[in-house]
Amino acid sequence: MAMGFIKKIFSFGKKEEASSAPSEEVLSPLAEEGAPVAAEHAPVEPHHETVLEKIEELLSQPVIADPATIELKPVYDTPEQDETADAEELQAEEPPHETVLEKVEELLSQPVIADPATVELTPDFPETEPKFTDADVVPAPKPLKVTVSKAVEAKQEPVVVEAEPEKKQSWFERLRSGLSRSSQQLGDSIGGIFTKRKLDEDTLQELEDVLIQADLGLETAMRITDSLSSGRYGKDISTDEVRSIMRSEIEKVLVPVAKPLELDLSHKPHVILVVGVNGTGKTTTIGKLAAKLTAGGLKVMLAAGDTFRAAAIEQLHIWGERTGSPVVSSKLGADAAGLAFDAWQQAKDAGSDVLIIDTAGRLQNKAELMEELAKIVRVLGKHDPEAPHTVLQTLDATTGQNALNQVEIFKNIAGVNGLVMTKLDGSARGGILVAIAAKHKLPVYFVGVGEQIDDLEPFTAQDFAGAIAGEAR
Ligand SMILES: Nc1nc2c(ncn2[C@@H]2O[C@H](COP(=O)(O)OP(=O)(O)OP(=O)(O)O)[C@@H](O)[C@H]2O)c(=O)[nH]1
Repeated sequence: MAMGFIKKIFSFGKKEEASSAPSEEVLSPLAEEGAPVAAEHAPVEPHHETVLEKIEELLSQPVIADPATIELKPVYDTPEQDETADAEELQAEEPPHETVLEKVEELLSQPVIADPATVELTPDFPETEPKFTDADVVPAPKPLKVTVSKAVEAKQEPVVVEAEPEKKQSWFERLRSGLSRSSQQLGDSIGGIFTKRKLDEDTLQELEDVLIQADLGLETAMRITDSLSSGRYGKDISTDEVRSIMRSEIEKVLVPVAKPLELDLSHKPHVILVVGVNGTGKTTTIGKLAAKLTAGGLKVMLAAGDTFRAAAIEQLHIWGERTGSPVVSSKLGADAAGLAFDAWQQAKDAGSDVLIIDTAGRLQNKAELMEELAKIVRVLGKHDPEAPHTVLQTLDATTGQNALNQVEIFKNIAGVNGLVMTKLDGSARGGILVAIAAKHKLPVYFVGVGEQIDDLEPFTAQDFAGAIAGEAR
């Protein structure tokens, strides 16, 4: 390969004609001082020593390894390349190539570094100077900046980055953080009202408006303003005082509805029917509840009464597996009331303590769908006149005023007798639960504070009131 490269640079085509060595005079074109004048005008001819020196010098620098990338014009064109060249001139210009060849071969047998940009081939013959254009120059790659930590550098060991295990918040922290937006807004508004102002008609009216906007409802808002004004009218009042009274009045409304879920196990199975608007968390709540009941030693059966959605049936099966509860289901589009009827029998036969029936989500204003719910209740009554014993409605805490209406209608049609407020860990608007409690006085059994199996907590009035009022625990 080295030979090929050399041959490309130097023409050896006329080897046999190069027998006579050039005269001493002619071989001194790169004349030393005092060289004969004739030599200055001699044909431009390299002395082989000089050529060797030059080549040595050039090759001592990083040189181009790939001749294809460099245009290296032969100093002496081969006859094929220039058939019209004058033979004599060629002969005169030809170096004593054997010596040169040996030397160059030796030099080129050493490893070389390719970088055309760093090599300047400027032989003594101006016409052989390679002409690089910008396009010929391959830009050097930009240095890659690698930052390596000192510890890694020193030890040369792979670094294993382990994610810190997520510290799970307590359910109250999630509740408080879910309600924080509401409580923050409430706190800001209260602060705005009472800064440097005495308690009078105007401030009380403003406070009432703020409380109503926070979904607490007129009744609770008036309780709070009445309580605040008694004994403090015309006086300065701090926002902390307002907060404290607010928390206390909200708690009073919630205490009567904060009840534990009681199961009457003289009914076997005790039937829990779960209803609510689409996506409010029915299936998830069923899974969480089943987990609690089975953990308490009860035998639970689940029924996939949401026959509209394959995914809902699948989802319930997953919860069944997780909680070790058998699941009764039928094909998609089957009659939900028929399924509930069959499920009761299966639960009875299996000796289940509790049968929890899922239903399809439905908007309270869809009369036909609401009628289907009434039918489920009726057919269950054929097995046990008191079934379903518990009708749980799930309410999404991110819903505002509409939740009041949802409870109203589901209560009337399906006989809802207990509530679960879900998604209190999100950006909840928990104030509505206070309004619902004040109006419907239905027990609130649980709150959902996440999507995991243990993210269902018994509802406690103190915690909820404190979280709405923005109190730290
Ligand atoms: N963050 C949070 N998400 C919840 C909670 N409860 C349920 N979800 C999520 O809400 C979504 C809907 O829950 P589902 O249980 O499917 O609701 P559903 O009422 O059965 O839905 P439909 O059958 O469509 O009516 C799911 O992504 C649940 O994981 C909760 O307490 N907190």
